[in-house]
Amino acid sequence: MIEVRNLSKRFGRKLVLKNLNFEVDAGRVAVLGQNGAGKSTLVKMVAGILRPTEGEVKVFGKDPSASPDVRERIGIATHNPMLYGELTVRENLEFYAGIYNSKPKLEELARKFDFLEYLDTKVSELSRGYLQRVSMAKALINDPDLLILDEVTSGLDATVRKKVLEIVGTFQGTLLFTTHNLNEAKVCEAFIVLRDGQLVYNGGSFERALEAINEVA
Ligand SMILES: Nc1ncnc2c1ncn2[C@@H]1O[C@H](COP(=O)(O)OP(=O)(O)OP(=O)(O)O)[C@@H](O)[C@H]1O
Repeated sequence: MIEVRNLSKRFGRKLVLKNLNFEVDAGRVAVLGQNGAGKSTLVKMVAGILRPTEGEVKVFGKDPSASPDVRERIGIATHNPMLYGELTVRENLEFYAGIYNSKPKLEELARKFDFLEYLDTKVSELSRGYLQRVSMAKALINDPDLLILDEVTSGLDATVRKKVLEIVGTFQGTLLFTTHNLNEAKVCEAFIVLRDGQLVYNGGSFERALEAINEVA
């Protein structure tokens, strides 16, 4: 489902991801590591938003950055919601839903994340927490096979946070979930730990993942 081979990413002089190799078949995977470890860069590469400097990423057998059909199967929400400020919430979600979805799905998600009353509000006028809610809805609107949630729970109130964690705990496709809240990560079945751009743990033990995060290089 996700194959990462000899993957490196450089921003200017800085090598941010260093020769990563791993595979994810299915299930819910937490991507963990300290600030600046490379988590967001990695998940953006899996989503096809960033291209590798070296090596390759394949999702559903193809390069996601070059395959619109693969990107249609990926839902991503990040702490920087990628939404059009001048459009309303409804217009944004309709835009992302494209021809694949209908109004009932949009309203179901607006009800789930409790922003029905903001559907006709411009995105630029939303508070941070509501932006996060809409961002979650955007990620889910096309019933993705791969859901990527990058630090989405920070800034959410307890009720919505619980709904997001329910999704993390029950998502049926493949999920990549980055968080600094290790309690939240516990609901995942597998753990990938990055330290300074290197993969230092890939496996199913939460305790081993914790050790890997805290080890000094
Ligand atoms: N577009 C960019 N241009 C230059 N450097 C970048 C860019 N994006 C990320 N970086 C750098 O890459 C490194 C890894 O960043 P990244 O956001 O992937 O880490 P992270 O593990 O998600 O961190 P955090 O937990 O703080 O969100 C950091 O040193 C960051 O400054």
